[in-house]
Amino acid sequence: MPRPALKSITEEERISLKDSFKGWRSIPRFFREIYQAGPGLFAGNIAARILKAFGPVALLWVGKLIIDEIVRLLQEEGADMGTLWRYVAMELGLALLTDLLGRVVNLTDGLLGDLYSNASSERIIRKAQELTLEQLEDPKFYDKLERARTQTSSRVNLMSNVLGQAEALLSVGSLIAGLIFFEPWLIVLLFLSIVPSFINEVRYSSQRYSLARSWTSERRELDYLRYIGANTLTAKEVKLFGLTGFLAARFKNLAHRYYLLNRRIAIRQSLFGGLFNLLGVLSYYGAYVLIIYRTLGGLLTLGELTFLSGSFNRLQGSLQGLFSRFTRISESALYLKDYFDFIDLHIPAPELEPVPLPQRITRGFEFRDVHFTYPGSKTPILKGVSFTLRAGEKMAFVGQNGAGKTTLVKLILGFYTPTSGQILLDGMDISRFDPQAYRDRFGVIFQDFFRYEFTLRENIAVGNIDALDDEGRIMEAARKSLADSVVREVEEGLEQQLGRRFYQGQELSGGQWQKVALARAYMKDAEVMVLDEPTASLDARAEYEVFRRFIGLTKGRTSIIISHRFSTVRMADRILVLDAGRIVELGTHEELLEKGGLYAELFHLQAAGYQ
Ligand SMILES: Nc1ncnc2c1ncn2[C@@H]1O[C@H](COP(=O)(O)OP(=O)(O)OP(=O)(O)O)[C@@H](O)[C@H]1O
Repeated sequence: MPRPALKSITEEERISLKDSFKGWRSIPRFFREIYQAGPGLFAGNIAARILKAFGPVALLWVGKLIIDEIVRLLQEEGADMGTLWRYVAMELGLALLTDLLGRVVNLTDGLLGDLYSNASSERIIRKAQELTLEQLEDPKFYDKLERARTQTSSRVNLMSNVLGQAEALLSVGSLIAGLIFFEPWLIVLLFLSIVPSFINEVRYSSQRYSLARSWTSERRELDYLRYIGANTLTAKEVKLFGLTGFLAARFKNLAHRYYLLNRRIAIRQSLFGGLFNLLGVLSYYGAYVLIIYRTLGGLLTLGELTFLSGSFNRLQGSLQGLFSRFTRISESALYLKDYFDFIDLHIPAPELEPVPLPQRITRGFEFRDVHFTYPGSKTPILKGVSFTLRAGEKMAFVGQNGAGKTTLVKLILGFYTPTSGQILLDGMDISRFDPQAYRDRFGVIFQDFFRYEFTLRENIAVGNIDALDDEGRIMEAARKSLADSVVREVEEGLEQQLGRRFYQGQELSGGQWQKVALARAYMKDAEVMVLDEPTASLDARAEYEVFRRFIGLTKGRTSIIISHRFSTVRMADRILVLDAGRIVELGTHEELLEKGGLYAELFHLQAAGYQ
């Protein structure tokens, strides 16, 4: 699909100057979170910063005392030098203390940053888990998640910036007090030199944020291209199909367009920034001349001259730092708002109190005229599905690719709610049960199960993570799914790291992975078993064995099998044949063959293939 020539920030996405201050509202909550991450470190950091803030003015003041004392000594021959050395010792002490405090601040900043970044990343993982699949698949939610996730390091910088800002404010306050005491006019000059460049900074930083925000999904695409372009999982296909050029060009195109937009803002910011800075330099020299005149007129001592020019110079630097930090904070605080927006995302709570699940399933599941369209899509996938899956029954779902078999399973598991119609368990709408308690009753393996690059033990235990240390149960599940052979085949047994991403990891074959994933379904003593194409990668003997065991092990348990292999399907008590979202046949293998409909046709087609 051709892209628009150059996507700039739309009016709706543009963040105004006023908006850019909005992020500041999140700062108090941010600090509560940091405090919770490390109360002791936080208190230590604040205390060190408060002390350190008075360092510059104290040093300048002692400098003034030293110079005035030297002048006095030069004028009064033979005077006692004790005071001078006391001042020098004081300055040395102050310099050492300031250095020490600086180190304490850096150390506690770093440690607090680590703790906070860990805590906020964990919060994001937990929140993402609370979201429904519908929300996670919605690109808008996904963008929010992305912004919250990718800005972790910026939040850590924000922390030290805000703390540094508070310190700088104190420091600036103390320097200003000194200036006001001797020469109030200097303050006016000072602000004149700083304010224009401050406004410039705020303006451009909010523009940069707007741009980054309006490009969230493009940046997601860039990340994705980076991922498939350099990844062991995709390397085979990328090499085989010679995709490198295609991927690199696509990446370059998109990245370059972002670069151009960003460059435009950066150049303007730098141009205007330079101009306003010039104002600052001129005003410094204006102030310098003023102080020199006052000193020559005998209104100020030499010590006061160095104190004032030193204070002015320092203040200018500090104020500039204060203002530019202010814009940096405003910018990061807007990202912070994204993070809190994500953490506060509304998770639709059930309207009614959940009802308790039945102790044991007695009647089974019933679909009543279920229609379903995926959120954000217009194509109906299920079109009036009605059937009953009796308690203890083994049912197979059969149908061509895209017929809606997996969708049926996702609805039974409550991942999505039907667009219309009802799904009942023992006569109660499944939406009335607590979702987690309800799903705990299921042992499921999906066709697109995930290959966790964890140890073999963990890969099986994810089916019931509370039993991670229960070796007996894990091995039992492995035996049931034939994964015990995999445990024997790998060097480290259950402790073998799987996949190639981590050190000493071992990759498994497709069939081995499938056996491991299948073991997850056996980790619980689940009342309902759902196997969605659990044998697609298995060899014929393994497949036969998996099913023979499955049938034996699930005697009396309700189960659903999705498979394209009729040798498997025929073992089910009843077979549901789905065609383009409608049930076209439902019955036993023999009944359906006799009927001579779609099932019989597909069965004979496959049987012919084996002859
Ligand atoms: N998350 C989703 N969002 C939108 N559409 C989806 C989603 N998942 C599946 N679909 C669409 O729903 C239809 C049915 O998919 P489903 O996975 O249920 O088919 P299936 O019968 O299990 O197919 P297969 O035999 O290929 O596994 C397909 O057309 C698919 O494109």
